[in-house]
Amino acid sequence: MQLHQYADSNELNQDFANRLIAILRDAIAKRGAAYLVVSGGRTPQGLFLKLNQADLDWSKVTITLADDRFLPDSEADSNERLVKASLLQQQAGAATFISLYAPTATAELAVPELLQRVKNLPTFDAVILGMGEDGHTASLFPCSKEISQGLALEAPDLLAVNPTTAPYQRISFSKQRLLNSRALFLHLVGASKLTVLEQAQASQDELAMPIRAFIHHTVPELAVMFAAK
Ligand SMILES: O=C1O[C@H](COP(=O)(O)O)[C@@H](O)[C@H](O)[C@H]1O
Repeated sequence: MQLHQYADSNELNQDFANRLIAILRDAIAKRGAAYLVVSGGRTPQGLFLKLNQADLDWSKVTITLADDRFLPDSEADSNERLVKASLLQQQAGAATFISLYAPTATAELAVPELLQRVKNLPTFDAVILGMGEDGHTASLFPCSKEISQGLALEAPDLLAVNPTTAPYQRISFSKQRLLNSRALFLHLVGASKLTVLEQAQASQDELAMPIRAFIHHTVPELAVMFAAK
């Protein structure tokens, strides 16, 4: 794991956006298309607002989420809503977005359709993860009964997750599918997140803190993009 520390989130987001654009541009030049996986929650909005202005052939970029709350995008806590409002705007409005939501009665019932949507995606070019105070990343929650499946080597690409310490059913990419990326980032803002990261680094137990699966991964190595404020 490499830790990149910045004076504040504005500086962090500008450098992070530059790095991501370079990765996407390189992917388009080499393969004619680029694949970006982003996270939701509170952390990424400032990054999205910088990314959406970048001069890039966004029509060749496919974006999806590492996870989403099982909510329609009319709901305030939908990660898809955040992406549509903050990332898929301006220049980046030309990107293709793959939603992790389908209007079924439960998240479990949505999984077959969502698996179809993502089954032909190649190795991702960049995955941006977030992290909760409990060490969850994407929606791989340590409290959930699905955590062993989400971390398994033979896991499906996507799974439904029922956290017991956080609201909403979730849809999450599995650990193995998220690791299938040319670049891996962890986006952290706030001193308390650094404390959680240090706690995660101190041990190997992925079931207790799923972020460990990514911190201890070596190829690609996780780049932690951190600012205390
Ligand atoms: O529930 C979620 O939490 C994590 C962390 O969110 P943050 O608000 O602490 O930044 C996020 O990465 C994930 O996408 C989201 O569904």
